[in-house]
Amino acid sequence: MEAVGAILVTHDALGADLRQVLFDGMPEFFALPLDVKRSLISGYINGYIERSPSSNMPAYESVRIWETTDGGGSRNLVDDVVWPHVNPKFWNTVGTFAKNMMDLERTVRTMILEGLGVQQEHIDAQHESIVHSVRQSRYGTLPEMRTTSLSMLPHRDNGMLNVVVQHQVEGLEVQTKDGSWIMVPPDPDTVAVIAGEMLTVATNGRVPACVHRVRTPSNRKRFSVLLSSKPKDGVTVRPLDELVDAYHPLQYNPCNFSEYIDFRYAKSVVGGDLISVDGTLKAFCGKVLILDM
Ligand SMILES: O=C(O)CCC(=O)C(=O)O
Ligand SMILES: [Fe+2]
Repeated sequence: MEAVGAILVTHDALGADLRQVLFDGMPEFFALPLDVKRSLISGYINGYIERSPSSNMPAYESVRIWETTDGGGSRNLVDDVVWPHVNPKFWNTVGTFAKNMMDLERTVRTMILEGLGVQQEHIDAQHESIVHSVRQSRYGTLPEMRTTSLSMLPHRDNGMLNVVVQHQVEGLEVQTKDGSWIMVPPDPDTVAVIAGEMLTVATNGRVPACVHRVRTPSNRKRFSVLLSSKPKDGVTVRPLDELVDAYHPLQYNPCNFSEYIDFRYAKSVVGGDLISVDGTLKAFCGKVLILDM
């Protein structure tokens, strides 16, 4: 985690049956008419990103679902109004997936912070300040992608952690310190855990936000599901006390997450989501270190 900001976790939280229902249901969701999917931008579900031919992710579409992580209150809305013929097993599966992955996310984040020497009460306080969401993505194929196979450009995630589940088709790659790329295999019992920029702030730079991208050399259609943890609206993230001392001077000023998101979006928007620019976080809340000469 401290080297590249990512780890591969072998875990049975997503059993074979759950995985099958989850990934069987996704093509059906993305096959819905565009106006239906667009309607998911408002209301209880937010965050449908449609395919945007002029962007640099022309074959990517995605939907973020919040309510599965706080009790599933709007599933009726989806079943009755938006997606009446859906296999009901699907939404239950998304709910179970969210719960299992939230537990896993919390365990991994706790282990990272404990490993760095953060006290339990500060870890508990961080849990209280976090929200989770599920993002389902579809990566289509286009003839021109045969040459690059790059379906999501290198970027850093903005939140705390992203738990990424791939299914059968490869794609996720993480960058090492020397700039080379490691392919994360889509093995059934594994999930990739990717650190985002708010974890970098909280750990005073000890955990770097992982630079990653999606590249599918086999040029097959690909689906993935992410469980994301982010600070709640209005929360200000600051380096944890235990991680600031004479050897580790303060690297970041307090960072209001919502203001940081506005800052990032204002700089660069691609297909409704931001491709992080190197240095964006430092520009927003990085501390200028004054060296004694
Ligand atoms: O689909 C994946 O494997 C990763 C997607 C990703 O990095 C993102 O949505 O931020
Ligand atoms: Fe990402």
